[in-house]
Amino acid sequence: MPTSPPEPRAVCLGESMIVLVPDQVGPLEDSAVFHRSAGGAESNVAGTLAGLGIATSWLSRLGADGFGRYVLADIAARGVDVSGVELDPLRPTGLYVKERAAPAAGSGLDTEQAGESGGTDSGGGRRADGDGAADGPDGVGPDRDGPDTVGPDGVGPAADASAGGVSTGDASAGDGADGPGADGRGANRRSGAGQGDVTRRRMHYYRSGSAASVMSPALLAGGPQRELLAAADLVHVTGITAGISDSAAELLFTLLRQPRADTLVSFDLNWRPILWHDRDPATLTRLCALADIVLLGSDEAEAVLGAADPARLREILPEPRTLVVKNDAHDAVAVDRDGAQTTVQALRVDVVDTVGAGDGFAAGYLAATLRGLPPRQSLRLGHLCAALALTVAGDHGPPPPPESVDALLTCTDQQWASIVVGADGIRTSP
Ligand SMILES: Nc1ncnc2c1ncn2[C@@H]1O[C@H](COP(=O)(O)OP(=O)(O)O)[C@@H](O)[C@H]1O
Ligand SMILES: O=C(O)C(=O)C[C@H](O)[C@H](O)COP(=O)(O)O
Repeated sequence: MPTSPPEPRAVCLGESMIVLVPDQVGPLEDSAVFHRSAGGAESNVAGTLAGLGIATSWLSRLGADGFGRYVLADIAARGVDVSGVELDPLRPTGLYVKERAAPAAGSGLDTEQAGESGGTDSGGGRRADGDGAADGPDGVGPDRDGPDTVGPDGVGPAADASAGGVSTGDASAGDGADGPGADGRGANRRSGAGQGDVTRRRMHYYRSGSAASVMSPALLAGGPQRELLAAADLVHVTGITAGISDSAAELLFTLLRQPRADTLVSFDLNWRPILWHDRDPATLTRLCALADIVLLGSDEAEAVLGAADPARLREILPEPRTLVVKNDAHDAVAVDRDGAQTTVQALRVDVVDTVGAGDGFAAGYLAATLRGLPPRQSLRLGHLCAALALTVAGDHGPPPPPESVDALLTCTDQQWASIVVGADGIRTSP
């Protein structure tokens, strides 16, 4: 009897936080009721990989507090194995708050990420607007000082893992009037179909001193973690981990330098400027060079690597097997070692919230790659999962309907271009 090949296994490693979203649009000081959820780049990827049927574990640290237990349960409920997560009795679970502002009148754009600058540790480089002191709650977590302030240039203080306090990196969605910022993302980056009325979100982060910020190479030596990593076909990490503390950066270097036979290592640049203002972003370039698959936006590539063009990026990063560059027009370009490029345009989407789109893309692309699908189909599954993440207010979307996936990955380019993804499902429109 023929045996089928073993199912691929993935491990994602990085910090996840509690997310608080006010139930109304307006400044935080007027917001009395918040809804909680769980968010974090790597666990977003883990959950979507699991939803796509890939056996996935998430490795991290959380506070042994109510928020930590909630985050753990939420990620486990998505089908992710959490046996490699450590609970810290002393340090809290990190958190971030999504402040909701009214849509920019007449912009016709998703302005959530418009006008980004340096000084953010938020998803996708949302702008730090310098009001962190006013917005942060006092005393987050046990024995916490109040949040650190974010300076007038929008660059907050160090996210210092050794500090007792939980700092806030205040990272705004911007209002479109801010213009392109230091990370080079343009104001119309998110323009696309059906995006006229997107609520803007400003992100406030309280994560330094968190349980995850003290991640170090020791995490890799733990029994469960060692076994999970040894069995993995894919290990996924991001630049956020390198920015949260020196010990977490050391963990990434240790992990990515370990000899690996068939295990793929993917690295999503996830440039969060506020985490880097007193660190050398060259660290990120060195980590990219150690990965097999590097996922990056052209704007963040420009900010960190000094180039946005896929061919030029290939010259700067000759080592990885594949670079996947997502550009401002929402195309994704996979570049192999020989410089051969495959480009796939994004789907049209009724965007609700942009946070988590990059993670959705990463999960879809990586799941397809793990299953041995060709680059064009892998990029399509990336776009599909990104589109689904864009249609929900939370940081991760529903898994794609399994019965439609094959058809979506193999349809003609013309059919692909006619697909629209909304909260009500996937439809075609001429
Ligand atoms: N406006 C949009 N319309 C359609 N797809 C989009 C749009 N914005 C983002 N996407 C999808 O999300 C993917 C990731 O976008 P990216 O800007 O890299 O996200 P992030 O900033 O969250 O990392 C894109 O490759 C695309 O598939
Ligand atoms: O900023 C962080 O540290 C987080 O992990 C919070 C968010 O869940 C991700 O940032 C979403 O990332 P994108 O998919 O790039 O929008």
